[in-house]
Amino acid sequence: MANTSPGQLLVPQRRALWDDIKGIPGSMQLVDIPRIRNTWIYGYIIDGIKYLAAGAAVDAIRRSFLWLYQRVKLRYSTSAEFVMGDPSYEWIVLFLTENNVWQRTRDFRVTSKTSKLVYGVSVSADPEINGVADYVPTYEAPQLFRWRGCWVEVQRFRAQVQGTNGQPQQAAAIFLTVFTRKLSVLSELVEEAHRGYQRKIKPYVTIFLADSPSYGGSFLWNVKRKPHRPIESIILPDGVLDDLISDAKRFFASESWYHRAGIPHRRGYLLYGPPGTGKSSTIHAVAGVLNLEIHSFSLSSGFVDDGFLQRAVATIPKRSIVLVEDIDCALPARDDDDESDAGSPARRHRPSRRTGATLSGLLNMIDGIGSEEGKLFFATTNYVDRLDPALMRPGRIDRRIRYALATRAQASRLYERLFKDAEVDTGPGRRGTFDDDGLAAEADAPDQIVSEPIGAVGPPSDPAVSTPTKISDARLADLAQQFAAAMRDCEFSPAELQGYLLSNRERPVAAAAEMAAWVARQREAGEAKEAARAERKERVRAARAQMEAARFQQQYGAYAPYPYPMPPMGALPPPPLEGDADATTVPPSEVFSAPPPGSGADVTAVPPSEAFSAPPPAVPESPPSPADSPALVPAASPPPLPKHVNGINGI
Ligand SMILES: Nc1ncnc2c1ncn2[C@@H]1O[C@H](COP(=O)(O)OP(=O)(O)OP(=O)(O)O)[C@@H](O)[C@H]1O
Repeated sequence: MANTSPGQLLVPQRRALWDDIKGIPGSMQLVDIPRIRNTWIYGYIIDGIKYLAAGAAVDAIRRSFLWLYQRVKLRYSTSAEFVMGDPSYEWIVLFLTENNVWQRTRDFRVTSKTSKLVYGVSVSADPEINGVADYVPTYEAPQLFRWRGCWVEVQRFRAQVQGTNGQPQQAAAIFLTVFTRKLSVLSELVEEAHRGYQRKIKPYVTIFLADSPSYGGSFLWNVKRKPHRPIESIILPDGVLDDLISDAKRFFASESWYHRAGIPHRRGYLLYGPPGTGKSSTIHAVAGVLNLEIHSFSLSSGFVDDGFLQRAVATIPKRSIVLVEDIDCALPARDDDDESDAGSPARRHRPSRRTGATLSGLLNMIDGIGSEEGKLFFATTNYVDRLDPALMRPGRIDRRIRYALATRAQASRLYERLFKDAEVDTGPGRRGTFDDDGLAAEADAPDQIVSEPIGAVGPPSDPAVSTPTKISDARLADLAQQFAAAMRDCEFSPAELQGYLLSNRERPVAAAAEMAAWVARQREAGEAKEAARAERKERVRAARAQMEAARFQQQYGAYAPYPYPMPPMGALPPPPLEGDADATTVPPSEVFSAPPPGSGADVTAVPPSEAFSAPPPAVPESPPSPADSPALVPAASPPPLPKHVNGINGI
């Protein structure tokens, strides 16, 4: 390296620039600064210094601005984050929609999935075109709008986070900044958003379903809206619903009493009974009447565990319904004839081990519900006898409501409800032949019953042939009676009856007339199912008894007192199954090689290994049929179990 002295600069020789790049020594030379003023390199150096200075200045200004902005923002703004899955996210999205904030955006993602209620961006005046797809604002573009004299900045974020099941989850959040020194503006905005949301969703019941894994510190609720269910559409014995609603109203009205008494402001209801009897429908109707949101847990989801329940319950706001459907899911499965009803509708209600939640986790969750005041806790089950007493104690469950299969009176009301606006065909030239009770006309024209096209789906094509007339009340009541008389009390669930009536929803007269045939078919199918079920159950029982006997004899010897009815000689071990070539069967002579009872030999003194020298009999892979081991089959098959335990609805 050459020594430089003041006033000199080391520069590459112009001629040897290429050599310098290649590292050829000797290509640099010392030049006096005054001399290089006129050289080509001088311009580069000066320009470089200028650019450097300009860049540094710009960066300093940017940093100062940011610094200032942060300070101003801190002092003159308040901000809040709303995370998808939290109820407040719904409020704020609707608020922004109603304030037309998204209308100003120019970046959209087009989707046909998102509900229009959420963004409500219309890009066309034609409502039909608008309905085709929804225009979801892109996430990152911030929007500025004015609200009550303040500037508000809104920005959406999209985040990918890891769910509790280890799978990545898409989550969105809205970040709101209100530029004002008054803290109250933000809370006023949130309150207004909430009020607007309540107004907007009044005709709907909002259901938050905890059927997705939570992420981070937030909780992911799946939000659904259902139109209110009219309370009169639930057909239960008189007084049941009114009593439930007035009880819930009384509960909300007595908040201060609960506080004074030091009791958590929570009320628990257990709705139990066979499937399809109206338990869930009741809760939806009550939520509509009391204007409450439902937060529902699905215990059978694989990712649900105690921690999940705790996190979920912590996010539920005041004045809501907490619903745990099929609460028996959290209890340990019974080790009885679980498989005996495979394929039956009740099977889906069987307690399973699929949930990671434990009973104690569930109890903690229920107790946690009271930590935020004003919540109704509803639990439903088809297996009330399996519930733990700890779950049922007052304070957790305050009232129990029993649901049962439909009585004839309920069936008749169900019919009337479904067909009250129906039209019946009076046929050509028969207009007006129905008198007020409508009976005479039908007696005159039985053929009309068969060919009735009912105008529920639109007017008939040929008025000369078909003359639909709105069904009279008397006629409706008569048909309803006919419909209900075809069945027994508590034979079918309202859901089953509703299914039948819906399949005939355009044929009210035929629905009543053909009910008897439908009932006969149902009974036949039910009996066949019961017989198959009883047979399956008996086969399982026989196989178990056989295995038990084999195991017992292997362990204690052939002549140990056997606690079960002994199978006759030769019945054990079971015959090899068809196709089971490897099954090792032991001849009876080898199995029973010990001395006969009464011969003086001490059975207990014989070690099991000696008493039973032959290998254990093969355990059948599938239970043998009763015909294979007649000694294990009772003389007569047990009578089929009643399909449902009949009961009287009521509290
Ligand atoms: N008592 C009833 N009155 C009117 N409709 C009913 C009644 N019970 C059941 N239904 C109808 O049957 C269907 C199923 O009812 P719902 O889901 O409320 O029954 P559930 O008892 O909750 O059944 P599950 O135990 O299987 O959850 C609904 O469409 C509902 O309209």
